[in-house]
Amino acid sequence: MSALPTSSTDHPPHGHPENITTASTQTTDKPATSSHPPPSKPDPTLSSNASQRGLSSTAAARSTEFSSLTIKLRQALRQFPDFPSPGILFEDILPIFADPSLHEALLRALELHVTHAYSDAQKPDVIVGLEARGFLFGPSLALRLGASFVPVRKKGKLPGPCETAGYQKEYGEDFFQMQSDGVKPGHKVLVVDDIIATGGSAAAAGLLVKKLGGTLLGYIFILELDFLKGRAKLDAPAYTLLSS
Ligand SMILES: O=P(O)(O)OC[C@H]1O[C@H](OP(=O)(O)OP(=O)(O)O)[C@H](O)[C@@H]1O
Ligand SMILES: Nc1ncnc2[nH]cnc12
Repeated sequence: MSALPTSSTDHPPHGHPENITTASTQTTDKPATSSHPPPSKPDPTLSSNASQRGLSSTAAARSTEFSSLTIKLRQALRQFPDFPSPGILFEDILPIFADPSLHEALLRALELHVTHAYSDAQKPDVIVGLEARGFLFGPSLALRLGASFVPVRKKGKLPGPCETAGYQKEYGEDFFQMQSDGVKPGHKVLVVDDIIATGGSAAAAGLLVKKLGGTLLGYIFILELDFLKGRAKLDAPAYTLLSS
């Protein structure tokens, strides 16, 4: 995947993270599908000099629009020291959703990224969002992309047969679940969340998608805490909209 002017990076496939454990309420596990190569098209939203590199005026306009959206979004972020526990600098994305113009900017920027980075053949069938902050924009993004939205929820919230994965995150540990019929075998899936810190949450979500037989195209985050190197836990390409 070519990079946007942020911290988008691709990864070679990795094995399952050691701190992820899974359990199933079903009797059979589907084999995990391997991760997929990054989208092949160059990203016109990246660009120090889009027109000089021979990109079309449409691509240059997309690049300009994208840069302007991300600058605006970055300015809206807030930090809270020592929340939810001492030593944690909490990154608060909620101001984006408090302002309709920022909310629109977020969805437009994500839409620009996905529609450019994934060709029609690679287009996601399903957006999987992580509870709770992945629910703030996952469904709207799915609607814009003509994709389904499927939630990953904390354990005990979803009815019916579920797959379960335990994980550790920056400030605690938990269990995620997905309904067993939430993703159909072969469906192309993008996992979205507000932030990647240690990567435990995202890795557990990716594992669930693969247990259901989904093809994990990659991950999209608004923010990334680079110093925690969470993306090393992921076995599909990860893209971050705003640098931390
Ligand atoms: O990369 P990690 O170390 O796993 O941390 C990232 C996760 O932590 C936060 O969720 P949290 O579990 O606090 O839940 P919330 O969205 O329900 O507040 C955040 O929304 C991510 O999902
Ligand atoms: N530092 C942080 N700020 C906001 N959400 C988080 N989730 C995990 N770490 C976080």
